[in-house]
Amino acid sequence: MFALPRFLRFLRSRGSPVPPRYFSGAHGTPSRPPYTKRLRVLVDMDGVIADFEGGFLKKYRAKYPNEPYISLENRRGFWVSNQYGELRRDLCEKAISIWESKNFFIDLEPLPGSVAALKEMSSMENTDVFICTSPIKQYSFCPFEKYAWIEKHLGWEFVEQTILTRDKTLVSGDLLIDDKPDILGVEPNPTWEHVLFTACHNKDLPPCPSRRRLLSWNS
Ligand SMILES: Cc1cn([C@H]2C[C@H](O)[C@@H](COP(=O)(O)O)O2)c(=O)[nH]c1=O
Ligand SMILES: [Mg+2]
Repeated sequence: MFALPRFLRFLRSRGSPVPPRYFSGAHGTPSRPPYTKRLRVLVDMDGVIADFEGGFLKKYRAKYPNEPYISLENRRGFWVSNQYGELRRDLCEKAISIWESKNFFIDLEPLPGSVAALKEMSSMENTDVFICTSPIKQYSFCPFEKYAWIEKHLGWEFVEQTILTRDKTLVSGDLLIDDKPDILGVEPNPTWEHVLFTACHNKDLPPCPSRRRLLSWNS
């Protein structure tokens, strides 16, 4: 595990320029001499910069005050819907109804330190930061609200840096910071290295020597 100051040093070390080489333009002329290798960091949204779990629990308890719930301390496994379904079968649908509702995604709070960390990373030399997030399939509100959240908390410049995809393996990058332990898709060998962001649902997973963990944006 490593925390933000060490993580930013790690980014800097990965982002150091490689020996200059020339980049060929449309007519065979160098278009960006000298070309420098840039570090591309993909940052997940739910559970990494936006507090999906906290926002879910607050709205679930407000909508279903008499139903059982799972505290953040007792959350296990990536899928909230699965754990609620195991608690009682009909609670799976009730959980899903929360994030399918209008204003769920726009109302999420930023996770502590996330906004400052993204701005700091994107101001670093030779570093490009993209938000890489999966919208839900019920698309009435989620995609719009994700863009609106990014503009509200990070500014219009970050909207340009946003990738909405249901398959992150198809996106190329050097690092993907994501709270989901298994990121699978049609590409068996994604270009990025997955850095697991610690969340309530993955905090008890045993350490995996081949995978780095980021503890939080603040510590
Ligand atoms: C926990 C949980 C999440 N989802 C949805 C909500 C988000 O749109 C994505 C997660 O996106 P990320 O880019 O991987 O953070 O999944 C869901 O449908 N069911 C769940 O239980
Ligand atoms: Mg996530």
